[in-house]
Amino acid sequence: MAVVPASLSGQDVGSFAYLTIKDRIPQILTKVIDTLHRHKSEFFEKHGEEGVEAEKKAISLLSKLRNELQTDKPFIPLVEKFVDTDIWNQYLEYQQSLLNESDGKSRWFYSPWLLVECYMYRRIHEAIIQSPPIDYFDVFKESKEQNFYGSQESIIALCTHLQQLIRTIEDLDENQLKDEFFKLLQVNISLWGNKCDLSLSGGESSSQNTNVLNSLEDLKPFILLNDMEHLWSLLSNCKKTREKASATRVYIVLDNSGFELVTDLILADFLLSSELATEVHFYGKTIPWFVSDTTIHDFNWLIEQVKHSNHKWMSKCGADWEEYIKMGKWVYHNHIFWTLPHEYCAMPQVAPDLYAELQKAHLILFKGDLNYRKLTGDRKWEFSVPFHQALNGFHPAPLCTIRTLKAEIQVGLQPGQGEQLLASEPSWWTTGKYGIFQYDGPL
Ligand SMILES: O=P(O)(O)OC[C@H]1O[C@](O)(CO)[C@@H](O)[C@@H]1O
Ligand SMILES: [Mn+2]
Repeated sequence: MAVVPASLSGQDVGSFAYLTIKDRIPQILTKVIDTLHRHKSEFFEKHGEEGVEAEKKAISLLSKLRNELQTDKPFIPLVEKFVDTDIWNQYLEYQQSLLNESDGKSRWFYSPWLLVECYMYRRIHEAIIQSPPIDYFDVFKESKEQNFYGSQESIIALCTHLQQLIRTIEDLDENQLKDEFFKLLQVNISLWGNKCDLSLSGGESSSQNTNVLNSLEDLKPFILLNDMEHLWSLLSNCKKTREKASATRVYIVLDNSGFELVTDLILADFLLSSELATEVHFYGKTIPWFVSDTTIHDFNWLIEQVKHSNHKWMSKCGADWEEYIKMGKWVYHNHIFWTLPHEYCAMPQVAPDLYAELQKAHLILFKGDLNYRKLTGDRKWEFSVPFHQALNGFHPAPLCTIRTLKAEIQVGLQPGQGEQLLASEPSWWTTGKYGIFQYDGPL
């Protein structure tokens, strides 16, 4: 096995990982408890006393969790039977065995940061599924919906832009089509779309209210790595060489719901309308995750909302999107692997079926910061290590990560570039100010 650097961890006092575990995660847990409190009467109306009892139970489990975190207690195994319980517990044991070799402290501040955060969201889910009849409740649903409602102006602007574009798309020459592709990619880049990560803002609203299309030029200097040209060559080549009945499949590993998901769907629509792709496959999360991540409910809910908008072009988008789903041109997939704590290089062993599915893609787009952390194992790589190397054997198909930097990890930079940024702006890689399109695959 290749030698890989150590994991980011809360052991490094003052690091972003440390601050997240110390401040942000407890804050998120408090918000979750508060959300349950606020829904008490709703639970009563729906389920009577039983609903209120369930709410109390969930709250006590979550309070216990917050206490374990704040007093840095050892991780405990999951108890409630769910599809991934055994895999989780095996992984916790494995991490414990690694730590035993060093100082034996398998706790919140000593374990890999990626594990700590994933564990917390998985335990939130456990508290909910242990509390029937409210075991269906998504504690983050409200904030995801607010993000969508708060971004209406931008959504209308994007839908209008897309519908006008589709109307003239056949008259565009190669260069114009490429420009449009780049424009929508940039809208989609985490820089704008991904500002909707509600786990960074502690669940506070971070909706988009301006026409993002107007600010693209101003934001260009903040794209540190820009492999958009490779994406264009790859897809335009597929389009040119594609036989009549054959397919070009683009997979999007989704991140946040709300405005960011709209930008993903706009891009996915453009890919079909421009014939750069013939199928788009979406991968979401099976359980509520990192506050704002997309589940199948969010995906369906959002398309329904777009379809029922009073705005002509917005509702046209919604109707088209529903049609794509009916026709099988858009396919949504669930897989439990996306909410496991494993780095993606473990996918061939842990989820070989998923890896085999991904191998069928012509291009995979990984959205957001958490996907980047899992692609690179959330490790302390040197800035100039090639992306291919940091992927550590994870090469199912050509892939591109679209992300704003919100964690102390970045590879594939020019020698000295990362160090220079660090010297002039110590928090350059955690504020979401910079973004990347980083490609790995044949050139
Ligand atoms: O929604 P994204 O872009 O995947 O971000 C997830 C966020 O959660 C974190 O993991 C920290 O809580 C950050 O790395 C990042 O800000
Ligand atoms: Mn997210």
